Amino acid sequence: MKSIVKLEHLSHKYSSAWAIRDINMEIGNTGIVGLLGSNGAGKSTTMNILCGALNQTEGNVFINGINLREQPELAKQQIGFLPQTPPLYMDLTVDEYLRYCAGLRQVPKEKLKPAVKEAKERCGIDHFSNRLISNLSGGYRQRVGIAQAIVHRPALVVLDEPTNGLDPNQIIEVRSLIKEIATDRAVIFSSHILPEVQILCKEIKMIENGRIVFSDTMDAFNNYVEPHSMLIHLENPPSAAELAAIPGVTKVAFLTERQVRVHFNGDQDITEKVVAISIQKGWRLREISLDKSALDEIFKQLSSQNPQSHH
Ligand SMILES: Nc1ncnc2c1ncn2[C@@H]1O[C@H](COP(=O)(O)OP(=O)(O)OP(=O)(O)O)[C@@H](O)[C@H]1O
Repeated sequence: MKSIVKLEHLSHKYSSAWAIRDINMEIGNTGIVGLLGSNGAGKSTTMNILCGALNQTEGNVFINGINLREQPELAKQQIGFLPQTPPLYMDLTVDEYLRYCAGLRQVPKEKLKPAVKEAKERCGIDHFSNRLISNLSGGYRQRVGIAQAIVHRPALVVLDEPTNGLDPNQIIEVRSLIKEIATDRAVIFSSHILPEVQILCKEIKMIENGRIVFSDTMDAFNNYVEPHSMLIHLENPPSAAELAAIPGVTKVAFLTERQVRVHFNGDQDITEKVVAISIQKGWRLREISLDKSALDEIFKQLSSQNPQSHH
């Protein structure tokens, strides 16, 4: 895999406590990678270091093979960053602001105009060129934030919780914009909302207490968190032994006379089997529902295992 980002043993402490500890990861050249973690897990710290906005206590960041600490200017040319609090200047117009950002990112003068135009077009804000940023809605401000992150055509764009604080329609729009800008570059995107990462990302890195606790493809993650138990309500229930004899069932526990929790191995066709057998044997099935793991439970489960045991 050709990688745009490589983090090696990255650790950071703000004062006495470690905010992140021994983070290692590699990220490919296109597509969206999700950094998922609860509040305070260490997402912003990782992203700020990776973009050169914060100096790490230990470890190395390589952007396209360039050591960020040794050649910050060269490395930063390849990075676009939208921090959690977008650095917008409210009293500038969209054009003025994007021109200013492109200048900061060392876009040559003669290329300034086309660079700003392209970023505006890709982010759907062309018609607001002369509008003051203070007069834009939250969703459009976020588009301007994303436009400043791509104005110098970086190979990597880092977005720290870009949908935070937006209303549901704006979230959908910003998501499709993120998908669009990831077609020809790598995007790293952080969130504390699992379904958001599931919708957008091809890879997921889960961070908890400053450590990576899961790192794999989205498919592997979905497979991992698939339910392994279900709740069944039967009007005419059989014995526990009879339920336990269904192929794939690993444990049976009656909660009441008619309600039973059935644990099973990875086989996701189990519900169909239970429904079929129940009809055949006259158990009179009233209700069947898979137990979905809540995100905080998944985090707890993953963090209690060896860090970085999933690659
Ligand atoms: N400037 C700072 N000074 C001291 N401690 C900090 C500072 N910034 C963050 N921390 C601490 O470092 C840890 C990681 O914080 P970080 O902001 O990276 O997490 P996060 O996953 O981005 O969370 P959030 O979604 O709340 O921003 C937290 O315990 C936080 O309190």
